[in-house]
Amino acid sequence: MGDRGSNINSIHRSSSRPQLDLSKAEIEANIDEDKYPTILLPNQSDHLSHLALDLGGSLIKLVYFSRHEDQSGNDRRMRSVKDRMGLPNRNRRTYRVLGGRLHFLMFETSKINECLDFIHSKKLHCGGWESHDYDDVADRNAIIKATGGGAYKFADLFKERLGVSLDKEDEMACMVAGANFLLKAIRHEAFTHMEGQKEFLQIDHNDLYPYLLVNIGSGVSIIKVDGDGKFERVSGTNVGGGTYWGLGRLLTKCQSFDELLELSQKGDNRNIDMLVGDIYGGMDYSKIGLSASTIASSFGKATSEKKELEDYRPEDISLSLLRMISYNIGQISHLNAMRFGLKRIFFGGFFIRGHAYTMDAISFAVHFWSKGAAQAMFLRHEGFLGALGAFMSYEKHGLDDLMVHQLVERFPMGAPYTGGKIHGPPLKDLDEKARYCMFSFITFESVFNVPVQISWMEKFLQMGTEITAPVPMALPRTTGLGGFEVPLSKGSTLRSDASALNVGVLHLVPTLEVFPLLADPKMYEPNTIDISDHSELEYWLTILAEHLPDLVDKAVASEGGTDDAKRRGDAFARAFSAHLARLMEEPAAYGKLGLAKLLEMREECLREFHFVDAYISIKQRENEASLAVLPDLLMELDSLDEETRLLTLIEGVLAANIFDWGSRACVDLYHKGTIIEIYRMSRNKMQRPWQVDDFDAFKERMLGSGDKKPTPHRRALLFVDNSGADIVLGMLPLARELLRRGTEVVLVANSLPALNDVTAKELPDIVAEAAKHCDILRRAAESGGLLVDAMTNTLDSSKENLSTIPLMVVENGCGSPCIDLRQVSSELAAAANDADLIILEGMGRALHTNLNARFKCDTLKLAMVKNQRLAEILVKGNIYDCVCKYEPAN
Ligand SMILES: CC(C)(COP(=O)(O)O)[C@@H](O)C(=O)NCCC(=O)O
Ligand SMILES: [Mn+2]
Repeated sequence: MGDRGSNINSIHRSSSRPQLDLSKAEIEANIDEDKYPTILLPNQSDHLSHLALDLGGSLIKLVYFSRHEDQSGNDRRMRSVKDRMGLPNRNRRTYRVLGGRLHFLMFETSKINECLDFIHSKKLHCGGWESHDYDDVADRNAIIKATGGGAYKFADLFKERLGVSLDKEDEMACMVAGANFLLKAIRHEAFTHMEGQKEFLQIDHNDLYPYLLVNIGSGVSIIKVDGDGKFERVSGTNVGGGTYWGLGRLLTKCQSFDELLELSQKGDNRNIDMLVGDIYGGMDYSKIGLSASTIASSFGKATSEKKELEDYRPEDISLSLLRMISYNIGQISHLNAMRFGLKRIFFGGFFIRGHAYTMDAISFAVHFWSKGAAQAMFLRHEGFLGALGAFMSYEKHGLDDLMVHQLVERFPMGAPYTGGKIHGPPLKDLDEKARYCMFSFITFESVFNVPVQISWMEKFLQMGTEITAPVPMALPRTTGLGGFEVPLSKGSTLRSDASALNVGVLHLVPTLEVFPLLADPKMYEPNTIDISDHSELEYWLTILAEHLPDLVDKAVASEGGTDDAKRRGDAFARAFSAHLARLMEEPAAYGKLGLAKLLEMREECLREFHFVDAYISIKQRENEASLAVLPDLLMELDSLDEETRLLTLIEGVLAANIFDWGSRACVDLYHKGTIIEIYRMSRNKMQRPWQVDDFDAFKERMLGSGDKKPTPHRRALLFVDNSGADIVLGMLPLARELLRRGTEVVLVANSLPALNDVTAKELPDIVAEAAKHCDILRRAAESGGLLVDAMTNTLDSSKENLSTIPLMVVENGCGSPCIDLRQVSSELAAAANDADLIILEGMGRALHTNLNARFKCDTLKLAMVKNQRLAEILVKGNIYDCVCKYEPAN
């Protein structure tokens, strides 16, 4: 840690808050860190965080930056790989590593003291220092950027309570800066909302301006935005959110804006609005295109009936008001868009606050008046435009330069249950839970009474009897709910946590890059299955819910089954099932939802409950069993001719992909059958033709046809999947074959654990073990820098015959069973530059994601489909069918 005292001094001298000093900034490529950001700011002091506020009439919006912790590790083998890739190692430097997160929070203005307490507790007013010896009085000159009327109104209060001055920023300029940043930096920030359906849009950054920004606060501002800092308030209306709330309060006696909005959901405006049909005797006025249900006059019925206010339902009044105001705003906005020839209208401001009816009403009006030519668009972070803009007004924050692929939004997955701590209900039957029931496996001997010649596979099966044991019985369990719980965040009161506001924490990860070998990054969609369809979503949410008890058992066991682990396991299960329930109700709660994101959320949630690697022991056991039989397999392979060998290798990859602890069917298999049966079934399934079978084309590219010998690939990227048989008996032998043919091999593995996937950190040890038995692997691993400790007792003695074809390992930048190739590690991006063959393996990487992805080079996608529904949808086949999809470079 740096010298805290000197930082305080520097702040004293600067007479302002500390700012990010980006001078001499360099991107750090650090494989030892987790996926978190890594910009080196050599000139930046250690402790820094920015806070900016939008102090509105009813809500205080707060955006603050927190620094990532420095997690430099020390893996010599990975370093030398980076050297080979031409990536500098900076671990030895003494610079601090800076990365960060942007947090979004809201408080009710009436509860400003809660906001001040929060800022104080996090020490955001003095740079986020959580030091015990920090002297509160020390930073009397600190300044916080603020916008909104409260920047004036509460200036004295901030000075008094926190000793800081509020630096007032123009509200409109902030709003525009916030909107520009969001639209450029966040994928799927904008969405349309029609008849309850959200549709996320990707706005082309190069085609963003000009646009119309309509901010609906108490009043309405209509702003034409032409670029960064280039805008003009072209119109507005005094009929806005304040009108709705003011009139609504008088007419309905509601106590809050949210109560009024809530009320509107149960309303029927026909009781109070005069419709076209009321005037035309129930008929449409079709000549001018007005249907009978069109509102001819808001509140019009109230003029002709002998009713008093009490005779109208408050619900109807609220809805009628809401429609009146929303339609009016929609219409005026549309007219202004027409006036300037603008095609896009974005709506924001506190009036909207994600309220479906409001958005539908505005969308309807824009659609109606533009005859479908224009669409109203909304922003996920619409409540934070001003606060973000104020944040942007700090000099040298560096955010302007961030690109879409460098921002990762994460939702605090423990939020519904944590609030800082894990609150789980008391666990019952702890002892019972700990008592794992062993399943009896049929042993090798009982199947092969008279073992004649033991093949590598039989040996593996024998070793493997221990792979799946101990497996807990399906009953009894105390953790894992296996169903949907009603999320706690539901309710009619104003939610003050960011996750309930449908915005997560923005992680700034400057090292992430778009995978350079994507044929068309703009058209790339990682998810194969579209889960926006309700029944599809329900299916996958149910799958995840049902998998939960087993996952919790594994997670708890991975931490030694301690009481603490059990409590965390229980809390995790509750939190995650609450998220599933929320998604069931509100699929867009966390932005655009895809299967890849869903599977990643589960891993994130586990990590939040401090389960570092739930399948660690299973992975280790499977690795050991597989490594023990690897030499025999290699020998068997070496005895085959080239063509049979290639086929056997591909079969091996596909068959071993069955050891997947994320598939319900596979886990059930491990419970019900013996590993012998499982593996045998898997090998038997290898009869060609596979459901998708491009093997012949791949073989031709590899081996040629007739006398034509093709040039070997220069470098192959092997996106590996699971530990155990999958990597050791499937992908490593395939890698070895490529090496043998003169192709450099880069094993691309996860940065963080996910299910039983092998990680980049684990791979060098596995390769080193495998290399003990194999010359080709050893030389390649040595050449790739994977073997740092000289291996003395290896098989090879012919030093003069050293190969220089390297085998390397790089991390992919993710911690999920799937891979979104728009956000990969810089190491992977660097390795990709010389690659001319990609092999994507496993269901997550080659089916759920990337099945339809096109690449600039030859690509082989290999996976076993371990889900019946997916098999039917994707390959018109059945569970355990295989995919071998080869796509040559164009
Ligand atoms: C999580 C997985 C993508 C992992 O598969 P892998 O990539 O290891 O082949 C897969 O197990 C899966 O889609 N499971 C959920 C579906 C099911 O349980 O049927
Ligand atoms: Mn996997």
